[in-house]
Amino acid sequence: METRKSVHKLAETIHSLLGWKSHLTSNWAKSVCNIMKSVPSEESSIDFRPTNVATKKSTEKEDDELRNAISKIEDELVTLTAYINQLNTQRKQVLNEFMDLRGNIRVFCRIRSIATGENFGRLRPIAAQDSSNVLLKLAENKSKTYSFDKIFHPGSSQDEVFAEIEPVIKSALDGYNACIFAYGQTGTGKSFTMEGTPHYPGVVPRAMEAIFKQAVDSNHVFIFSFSMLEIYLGKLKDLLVPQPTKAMDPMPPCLSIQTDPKGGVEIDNLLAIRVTDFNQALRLYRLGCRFRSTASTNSNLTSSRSHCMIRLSITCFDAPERRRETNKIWFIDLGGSERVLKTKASGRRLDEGKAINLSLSALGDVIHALQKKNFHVPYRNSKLTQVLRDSLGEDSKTLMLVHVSPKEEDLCETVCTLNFATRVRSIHLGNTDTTIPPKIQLCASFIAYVISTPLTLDSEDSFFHLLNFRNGRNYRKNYKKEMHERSECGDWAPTPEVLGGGTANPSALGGKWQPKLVLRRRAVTGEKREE
Ligand SMILES: Nc1ncnc2c1ncn2[C@@H]1O[C@H](COP(=O)(O)OP(=O)(O)OP(=O)(O)O)[C@@H](O)[C@H]1O
Repeated sequence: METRKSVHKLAETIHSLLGWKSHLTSNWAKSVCNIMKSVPSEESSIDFRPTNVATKKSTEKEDDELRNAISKIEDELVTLTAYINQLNTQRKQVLNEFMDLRGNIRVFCRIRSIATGENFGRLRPIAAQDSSNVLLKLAENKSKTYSFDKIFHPGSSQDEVFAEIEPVIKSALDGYNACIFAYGQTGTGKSFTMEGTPHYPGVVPRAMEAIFKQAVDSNHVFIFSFSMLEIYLGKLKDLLVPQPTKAMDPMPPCLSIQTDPKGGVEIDNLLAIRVTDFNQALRLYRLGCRFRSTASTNSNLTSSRSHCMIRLSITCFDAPERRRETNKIWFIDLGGSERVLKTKASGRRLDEGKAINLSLSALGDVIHALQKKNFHVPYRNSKLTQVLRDSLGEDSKTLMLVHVSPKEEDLCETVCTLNFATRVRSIHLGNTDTTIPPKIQLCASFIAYVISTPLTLDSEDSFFHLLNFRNGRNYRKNYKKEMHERSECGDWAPTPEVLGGGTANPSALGGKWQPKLVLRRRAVTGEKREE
């Protein structure tokens, strides 16, 4: 009651004190008092109680009770934190077992949408049969079904694409190396999927946002560093370092790929900028995108002429349950495969196309070797595969977003892309039987190689490579013949399609038309065919 009285008198006191200021009315003083009354902490923080012995004792008792309650809550908090950590560990195990069951390399296929007003020529019916099968009509009475982990039909939104990618993001926070890349013919929407537009952000900005959000929500402290580079004409270029524009400008230091004894890859001189939140990472990403090598081609007005690679390194010291202390996630917008005959590129554009096709072909070779669990994996054949060495092997999660065009005139490239992707999808890394000693494994692979030499895909590819060296001059003729036969017999695919290379690379082009070998290849990749 005393408190209430003194608060009510306060209005008069303030008014009398400031009475000479005529504009400060009693209403003003009342409203000040009302504000003070409505702040409970203010009132409760003032101790108006008389200090006699009885109340002092009861205060001590109350304090003891409060202390007990606090320590009880603290104990409960410790138990709950331990329980959350245990649940988190279980969640990570379940997620990674689930990812392993699905395969460490997952392949999605996105069919490019047709924008309104866009001249798309004749459309070849390529249709998503269901969520994991796509049907490609090769000729009037020929069609073929390709299976993937997920199909995104032309109407699929960026949200839908990202929803399928999220488990990989979680694995990256759990300490696994991860690699998400967009593959496909030029102009099929790889950059749209990865980078997106301001209205439809792509995988990279969404993934970075999710990573930072999940890191904040977790109980751990993470350290992130951001890097961005491109592989242009077979050379690495740091996209966060300004490139010289005048002859007198200093040259940025050369980037070189180093591999440590454990197989971890590091790029010397690559700028790795520490970022603490999503906005910082996004700003760096936008900056890097501005320095990308793009040019207008017959197929795409803003064609990427390089492979663009974004790396987010993640370090966490206080989480022993993580796979490793420092891991990385790569986002890669691969340069588009292209047929030089079709794009009619020349000069620099031709060189760029060749370089892109060569490295895509090398990527195909690496994936082929991994698929076959070959002792030797030809990582060193391109800068792209050297950089990705530790993100394509065991213990890493790889996600390939394959892009195809619904255009009639792109049918050949669509078949190439789908065959390449089917081949990639048949890999399941990390299943090597580790109970077998490595020497026996090596012997076994060697014996298997010798026995199967006349029949395996390895020998078949070498055979084609040999043929190509011999038939170098004839490759265009062969290619044209293949294309003609392909349209006639729809369901046969030439070697370069399986390799994923384009016409700019004679060694990856494939040689003669070999239906038997191609059919056997199909049997290995397990594609379904429909007559
Ligand atoms: N799903 C889509 N929805 C809307 N527009 C799209 C879609 N996919 C691609 N596009 C548009 O098509 C054009 C070409 O796409 P983009 O540049 O992403 O192709 P790309 O595969 O990266 O080509 P390149 O390999 O030559 O760089 C862009 O204008 C892009 O906005």
